[in-house]
Amino acid sequence: MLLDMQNRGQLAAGMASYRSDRNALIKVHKELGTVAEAFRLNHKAEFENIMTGVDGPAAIGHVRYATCGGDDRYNAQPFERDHGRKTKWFAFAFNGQLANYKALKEELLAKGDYHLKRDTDTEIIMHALAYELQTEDSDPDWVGIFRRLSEWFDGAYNIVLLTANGELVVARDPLGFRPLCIAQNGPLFAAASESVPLANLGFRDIESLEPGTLAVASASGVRIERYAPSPRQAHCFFEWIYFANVASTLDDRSVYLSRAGLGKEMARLETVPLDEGTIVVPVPDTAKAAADAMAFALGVPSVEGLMRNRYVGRTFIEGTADRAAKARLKYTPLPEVLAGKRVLLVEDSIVRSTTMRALVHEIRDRGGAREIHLRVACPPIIAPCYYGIDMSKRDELFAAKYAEFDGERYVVSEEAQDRMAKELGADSLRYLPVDSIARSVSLSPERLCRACITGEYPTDTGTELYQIELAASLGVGPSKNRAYETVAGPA
Ligand SMILES: O=P(O)(O)OC[C@H]1O[C@H](OP(=O)(O)OP(=O)(O)O)[C@H](O)[C@@H]1O
Ligand SMILES: NC(=O)CC[C@H](N)C(=O)O
Ligand code: SF4
Repeated sequence: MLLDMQNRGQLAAGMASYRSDRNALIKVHKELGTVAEAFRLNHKAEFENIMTGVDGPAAIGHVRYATCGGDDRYNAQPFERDHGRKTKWFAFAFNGQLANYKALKEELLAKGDYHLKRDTDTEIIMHALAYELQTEDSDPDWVGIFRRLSEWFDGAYNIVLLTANGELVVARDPLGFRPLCIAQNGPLFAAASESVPLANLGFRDIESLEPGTLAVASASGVRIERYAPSPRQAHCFFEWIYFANVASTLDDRSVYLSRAGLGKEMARLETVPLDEGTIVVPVPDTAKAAADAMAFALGVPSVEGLMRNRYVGRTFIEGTADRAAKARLKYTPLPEVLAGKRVLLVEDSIVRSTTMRALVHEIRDRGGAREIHLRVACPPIIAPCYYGIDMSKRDELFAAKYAEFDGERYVVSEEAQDRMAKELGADSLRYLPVDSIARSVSLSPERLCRACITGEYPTDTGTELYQIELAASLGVGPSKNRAYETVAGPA
C-alpha cells in the first residue's frame, strides 16, 4: 500500500503494527528514504526480517513529505506514544498540516509543564491525543475526543491511530482537505489516503470517508460516526492537478479524468497556429494526461520529446536545496522529436519554476525546438499553502511576483504571462483560468480549496497568515522557516 502512495512522500516511510501475543504490543519500523529504501525491498533477507517484525492483524503506515519540521528521522512517522495502560499506548500517522501549529505549540508550552522535543505539528497532535485520552477508560469515546480536537485544530489533519488494545481509528478533518478512502471485504477493513492501494489489494467498493467523520475498527467490527459538522468542504484541488496518483479516484472524482478535463480546457483556449510542424510535448510524468487530452482535442500529435529518468523521483515533493540540479538530471530532451518543431510544452503546474528554468533552455539548445509555447494545466499559484503542500511562503512562488491586485483579488494578466515567458526563455506562456478547475474536477467551488490560486482561505488561520504575509510585517520571507512555523496567527 505504501508503494502505491509513494507519490505522496519520498522522505521517510514506516509502519506500526499491533499483536496481542507479542511483548511489544505495538511495534514500529521507520526509516528515512523511499519505501524501497526504508523496508529494504531489494535485500530479500533484510526485508523479510523487517516485515516479520511488524507482522500482526492490524497495522498503520506512512510515507512522509515534510511540510513542518526538519527532514530528519526523528520526524518520520508513525509516532508511538508509550504508556503502561493499553488504551493510552498508541501509534499514529497523519497527513496534512496544522495551519495554527505555532499557536498550538505556544498554548501547549504555556500550560507550564510541557516540553517539545521535536519541531513538527505531528508532535502537537500526539500530545493533544494523549491529553484527551487521559481521562478515558478502556473504551475511549473517539467521537468526543476528535470533536474536542477539531475545536482546537485549524487545518488539514487526516489521522490513522492504532491502540495497544488493537483498535484502529481513521479520522478525516471536517473540511476534508486531503483525501481519505476506506473499504471493507468480509473481516478485512482498510483505509488509505488514495484509492489506488485499496483497489490493488482487491477491494471493490472503495468509498471516501466523509469529512468530519471517523471509522473505528476492532475485533467486534467497524463503525463509522460523525464527530464534527462539515457545513462546507475544502478538498485541495492540487491533489487532482499534481499530488495524487493518476490512477486514483478521490471524493468520487477520477484524477485521470480531471487531468484530461484540464487538457481539453487548454485546447479550447489555444490560439497558436497549428501546422504540420506543431507537436504537444508533456513534461513527464504528471502532465501526461492533460497533454494527451489537449493534443487529441487539437488534432496534434502528443509525443515524448522529453525522456524522464525513472530513477529520479518527484522533485517537487523532495524540496531539497539541490532541487534545480535534480530537475536538470531528471530530463533528457530528444532532438529526434523536437528539432525544428513548434512545441506546445505542457506542464501540470509551475510553483517555484525550478523545473521550467531547467527545461526550456535544454529543449531549445539541446533539443533544437523552433518555438516553445508553455501551457500550464493549472492557474497561476499566487498564494501560499498552509494545509499540507509545502509552499507556505508567498515570495517563493514564481507567479506571485507577477500578480496584480484588480480591486478584488490578485490576478496574472496575459501581458504578465508574456513577461513570465520571457523570463523562462519561452516564446509564450498561458495558464488555465481559475474557473477551469471546478469544471475539470467536477466539484463545485464550495467543495474545493483553491486558496493558492485565489487568495481566499477556507479557515481563519489561513486568512490571517495570508494577510500577515501580504503586509510582510513579520518578515517571514527571508526566513528559512515556513510561515506557519514562524507566525502564530489569530489567538
Ligand atoms: O515549478 P516547480 O517548483 O518546479 O514545481 C512544479 C513541477 O514539479 C513537479 O514535478 P515533479 O518532478 O515533482 O513530479 P512528476 O515527475 O511526478 O511530474 C510538477 O510536475 C512540475 O513539473
Ligand atoms: N505529508 C504530510 O502529511 C506531512 C505531515 C506533517 N505535517 C509532517 O511534516 O511530517
Ligand atoms: S492552498 Fe492550494 S495546495 Fe493548499 S490545500 Fe488549498 S488548494 Fe491545496
